[in-house]
Amino acid sequence: MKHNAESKTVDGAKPGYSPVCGRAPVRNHATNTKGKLWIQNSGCKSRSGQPEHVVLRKGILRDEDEQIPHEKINSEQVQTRGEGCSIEGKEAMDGPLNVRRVLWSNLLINRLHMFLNAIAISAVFYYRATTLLRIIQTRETPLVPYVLVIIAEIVLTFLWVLHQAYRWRPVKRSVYPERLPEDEKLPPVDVFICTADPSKEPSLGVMNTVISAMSLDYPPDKLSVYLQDDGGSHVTLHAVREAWKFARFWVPFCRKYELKARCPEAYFSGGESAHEKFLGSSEFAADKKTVEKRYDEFQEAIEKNSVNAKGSVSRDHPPTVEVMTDENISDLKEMPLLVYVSREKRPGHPHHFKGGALNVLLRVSAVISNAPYFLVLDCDMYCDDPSSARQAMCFYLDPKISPEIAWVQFPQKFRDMSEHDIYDGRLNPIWREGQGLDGLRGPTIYGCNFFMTREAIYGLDRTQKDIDINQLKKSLGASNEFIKSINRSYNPQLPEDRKPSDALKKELQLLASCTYDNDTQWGEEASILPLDLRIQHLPLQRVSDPMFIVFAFIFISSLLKHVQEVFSYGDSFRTALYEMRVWMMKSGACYFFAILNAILDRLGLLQANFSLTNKVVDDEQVRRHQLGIYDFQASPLILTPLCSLYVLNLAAFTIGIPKIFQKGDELLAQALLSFFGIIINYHLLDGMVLRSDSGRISLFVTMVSVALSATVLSCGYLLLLY
Ligand SMILES: O=c1ccn([C@@H]2O[C@H](COP(=O)(O)OP(=O)(O)O[C@H]3O[C@H](CO)[C@@H](O)[C@H](O)[C@H]3O)[C@@H](O)[C@H]2O)c(=O)[nH]1
Ligand SMILES: [Mn+2]
Repeated sequence: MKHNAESKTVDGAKPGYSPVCGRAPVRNHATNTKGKLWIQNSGCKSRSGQPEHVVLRKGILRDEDEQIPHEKINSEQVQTRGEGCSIEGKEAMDGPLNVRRVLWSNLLINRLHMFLNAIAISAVFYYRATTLLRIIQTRETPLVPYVLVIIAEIVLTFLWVLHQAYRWRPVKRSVYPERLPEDEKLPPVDVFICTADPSKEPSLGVMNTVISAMSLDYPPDKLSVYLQDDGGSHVTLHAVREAWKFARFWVPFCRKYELKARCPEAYFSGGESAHEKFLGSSEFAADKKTVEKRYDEFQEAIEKNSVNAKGSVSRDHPPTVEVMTDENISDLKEMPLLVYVSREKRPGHPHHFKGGALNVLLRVSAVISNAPYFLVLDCDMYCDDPSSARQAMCFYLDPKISPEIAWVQFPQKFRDMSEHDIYDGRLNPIWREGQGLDGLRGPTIYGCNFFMTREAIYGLDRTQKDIDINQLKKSLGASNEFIKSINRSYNPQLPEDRKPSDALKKELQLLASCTYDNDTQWGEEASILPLDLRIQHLPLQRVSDPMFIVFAFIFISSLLKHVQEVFSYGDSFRTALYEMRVWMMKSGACYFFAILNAILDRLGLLQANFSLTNKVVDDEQVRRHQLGIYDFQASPLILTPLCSLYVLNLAAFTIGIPKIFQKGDELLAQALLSFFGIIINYHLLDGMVLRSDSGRISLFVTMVSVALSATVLSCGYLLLLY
C-alpha cells in the first residue's frame, strides 16, 4: 500500500472542489436519535446456526443516556477491575461507572393494570366455561366456533401472561464513561462484522460499517476490527483494502475534530459536522474538504469495483486471512487493526451461516488480538455513537457487577426513518421489553450490536493455570496456538508491522478451515392476530349483556395501556397507531411463518436455512419511504396470509352489515372489532385496491388472498352446521 507519502492528517485541500456527499438511502444502517445501537429483531436467532452452545450469564441492556445529577447518585467508592487491568484510587472515587434505576411510576401502573386485567380475564373464563356447559346441553349456538373462540382466547391470554414479565420491573441504566480509568488501563476490544454477498450487501455500506467501527472513540492500539466475508469475494477483499486506505485519513480526522457521526456516509449526508469548538476554524474547513474528496475517490473506487459483485461469490474456496498494513510502522500505531477473513467453504460442509462465521472470527482473532471483549455487528449496522465501547466498559470495569455480566446489548435503530416512522423503525416495543427483562434477569441477545466477553463463550475461567490441554483440545480443536490463547495472559503473535509470520499464517489457515470444529465440543454444541372467525351468526358478545363491560374493559384498557407506554417514552399517539399496525402486520406475516417454521422444524421437515436480506434499495423505494408510503414489494408469500386475513375480515364485516341492523345488540360488538381492524389496517386496502404505483400489493397476492378468504368463509359456513 503506497500512501505513506501522504500525511495522515487531512491537509492539502484543493480549492474549488465540489464534494459529492454520501447519499442517504434507506439502509438498514441502524441508528437512534440519541446515538445508540439497537436491535432489529428477536426470536429467530437460532436460525443463523451455531450460537446455541453459548450459554451465558446475565446480560445488560444499555439504555439511552440520562444525565442524572451527580448528587443523586449513590456515590459509593468504586474500585474498578477489568479483565487484564486493575484500577484503584483517584479516578474511581468520582462515583459509580453505571447506575441502574427502577422506573417506579411505570412499575406501579404496569402492576395495577396487570391486576385489573387479570380479574377481568378470570371473569371472562368463568363466563366462557359456564356458557360452554350450557351450549353443550342446549345447543343454542353452534359448538365448534364457540370452542374456537375459547381456544383463541386461551392463546391470547397465554401470550398476555408471558408479556407481563416485561412489565414487572422495568429499569433504566445510565453510564458515566468520563469516570473510566485512563486509556492505558482500558482492556482491548475486538469488533466482528459479518458479510456474505456484495451483490445483496453493497460494499460501500459494508465498508461504512467497518470504518465506523474503526473510528470508535477507543485507544487505537486496543481496537481490532475483523470483517468476515462468507462469499469469499474478491470484490469485498478489494473494498476492504480501499476502506483501509480511506480510514487512514478518516480515523485521524474523526479524532482530531471529535466527530459524533463517525460513519462517513452518515457524516456526509448531514448531521453536525464537528465538535462546536472547531466549527469556525479554517483548518477544519480545509481538512473537511480534503477528507470529502478522499471519500469521493473511495466511493468511486468501490463502485467501479462492485460492477463485478454478482458473480464474485463462491461457495467453494480456501480460507483467506489478510491483515491490512502499511510501510510506515510508526503511523500504524495510530490505526486500529483491520483484518479481512474469509473462512473456508466447501460444498457439502454445513457452514452454519452467521453463527459459523462468528465462531471462525473468535478463533482467528484469538491468535491475532485476543481481546477479552468483542462487539458483534451486522454489515448493515454502523456504530453511530463513538463512545459505545467505553459505555460497555462502564459495566465490564465495574467489579461489583462485571463477574455477572456476559454481554451488554445496545439498541438498534434504523437510519433515515420516514417522518412518522411508518415501519416502527425505532422498535420501541422491543426496547421497552428489553428494559423489562433487564429488571429481571437480563435481556436476551438480539443477534447483533452487543459486546460480549470471550470468557462467557469459552465457558471456562481464563485465569486457571492447571488446564488440561488434552481436554481442551477435545473441546476447542487441534490448534495449539488457539488453546494457548485461552489463557488471559497470552500474547498474540502478530508482529508490529502487522505482517503475520509463516507459522502464524499456517495457524490462521487451520483456524479458518471448514473442518476445524469437526468432532469437537465446540462444533457439536453450538402474536397471533386474533384469528377472527367472525362468522356473523356467532354473537361475540351482546352489548346488553353485563359481560360486555368486561370484554370492553379488557379491550380498551389494553389499548390505553399501550398508549400510556408510548407516551411514557415521550412519543405521540400516532406512534402508538403505527406500532399497533406494525405489530398486526408482523403477526399476520412474520409470526405466522415463524410458527409454521417452528412446526416444520420440530417435525424434521425443514433444514435450517438463512436467506440473506437484500440491502440494495432503489430511488423509488427511497422516495416512498420519505413520503411515508408503505412498500409492499416484499415476497408474495409473506404478504398473502396478511392480505387474506384482511380480506376475510372485510368480507365478514360487509356481509354482516345488514345483519347488524336486524340483530344490532347481538352483533354490534363484533362489528366494531371488525371495523377497528379494517381501519387500523387501511393501508392494506389501499395497497390492494387504490394504489397504482410499483410499491402496491401485487394483483397476484390480492387474487390469492380473495380466493383464500373465500375458502375460509365457506369452511366457516360448514362449521356452523355443527
Ligand atoms: O450465511 C450467512 C448469512 C448471513 N450472514 C450475515 O449475517 C448478518 C445478518 O444477516 P441479514 O440478512 O442482514 O439478516 P437480518 O434478518 O437483517 O438480521 C437479523 O437476523 C439475523 C439472524 O437471526 C441476526 O443475526 C441479525 O443480528 C438480525 O439483525 C449479515 O451481516 C450477513 O452478512 C453471514 O455472515 N453468513
Ligand atoms: Mn440485516
